[in-house]
Amino acid sequence: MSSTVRNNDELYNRHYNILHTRMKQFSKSIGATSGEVLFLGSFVLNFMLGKLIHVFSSQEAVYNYYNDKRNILNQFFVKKGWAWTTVVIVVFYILILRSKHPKVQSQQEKIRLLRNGLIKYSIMTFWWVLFTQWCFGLPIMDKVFVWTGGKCQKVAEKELLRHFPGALKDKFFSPSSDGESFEASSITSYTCRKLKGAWTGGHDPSGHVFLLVHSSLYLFLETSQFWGSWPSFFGSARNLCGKLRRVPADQSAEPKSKLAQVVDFFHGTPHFIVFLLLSLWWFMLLMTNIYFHSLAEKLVGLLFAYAGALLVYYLPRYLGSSRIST
Ligand SMILES: CCCCC/C=C\C/C=C\C/C=C\C/C=C\CCCC(=O)SCCNC(=O)CCNC(=O)[C@H](O)C(C)(C)COP(=O)(O)O
Ligand SMILES: Nc1ncnc2c1ncn2[C@@H]1O[C@H](COP(=O)(O)O)[C@@H](OP(=O)(O)O)[C@H]1O
Repeated sequence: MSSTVRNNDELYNRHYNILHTRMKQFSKSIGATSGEVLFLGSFVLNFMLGKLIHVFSSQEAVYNYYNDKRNILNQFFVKKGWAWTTVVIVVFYILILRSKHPKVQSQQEKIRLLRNGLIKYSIMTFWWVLFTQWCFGLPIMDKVFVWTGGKCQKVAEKELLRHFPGALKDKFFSPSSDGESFEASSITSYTCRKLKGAWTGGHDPSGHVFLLVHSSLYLFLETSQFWGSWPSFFGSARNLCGKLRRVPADQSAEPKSKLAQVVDFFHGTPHFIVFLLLSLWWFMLLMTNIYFHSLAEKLVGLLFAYAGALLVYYLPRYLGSSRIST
């Protein structure tokens, strides 16, 4: 080996060790594993990547199918994002309980797992509700918007009368200064959209960033306790592809149907379904980061999403509580 290559190797190893040690120190100081730090950091990376693509790509690359709000991934998946996250976590738990995982063998362990899972799911759902749906009135994201001067403007009288008949109209709306439309500062962004109004004038935290990061953190932190390793994960996936392509040698024997093989695969690799949804969420987050909202509005969505995970997963670790940690 030449001395230049050896020197490069040594330099590489030294830098790798420094990085590794720093990472471990940082993880330890915040009570997270290295994998968790990487996962949490991946959303900041997504954020920066989105900005770089927005700034450096051509117009055709930036404005395409995915910046259309009506695209199927947005309407069918993200807009029902918490429902999909719920379905995936329920399927994951069913698969784990049926897979005889070493961590859940006895009846007691199963009950404990379900009880802790339900508590964490309820708190995470409540946090999602507070931020995006309802928080003793407007949800937090709409409260922030109104508190910073935002309003639902340019609502046509025709639309208003269709949705707010009689006295309700006067309770929530007042005529705009242009005299041609109405405005309100105590209705939700959802209602404003239904009235075809303009949601403008305030700081509007991104609900998409919040939902996608919140759901991803929940799925990751909830399922990582059962994670094996990347080689076994990819090994199982390769194995399934091989089996699906192979023609059985003994044609007379009853072959296992392809569907049965896929079902077997999901039983043996319950993380696969989580992996699929996490990949979709990461991709959709990148689309949001490229096309929508200001940097500050996306940052606020991100911080509120981190706050939920900190409260449910890291605070108990920090306090040394074993009540809801598994
Ligand atoms: C042991 C652990 C178990 C955990 C599960 C426990 C109980 C679940 C019980 C039964 C589940 C059985 C089946 C699951 C099927 C459905 C239940 C889903 C429950 C829901 O989540 S209903 C709500 C669905 N709604 C959404 O997901 C809406 C998401 N969208 C938004 O929040 C917003 O549109 C937005 C933030 C993305 C964007 O805001 P706007 O820009 O549109 O204003
Ligand atoms: N990844 C994505 N793909 C398509 N549309 C997106 C998107 N991220 C955000 N949007 C759209 O951008 C708007 C602002 O999103 P949010 O405030 O939730 O971050 C929303 O429009 P609509 O409210 O008109 O549906 C939403 O549908």
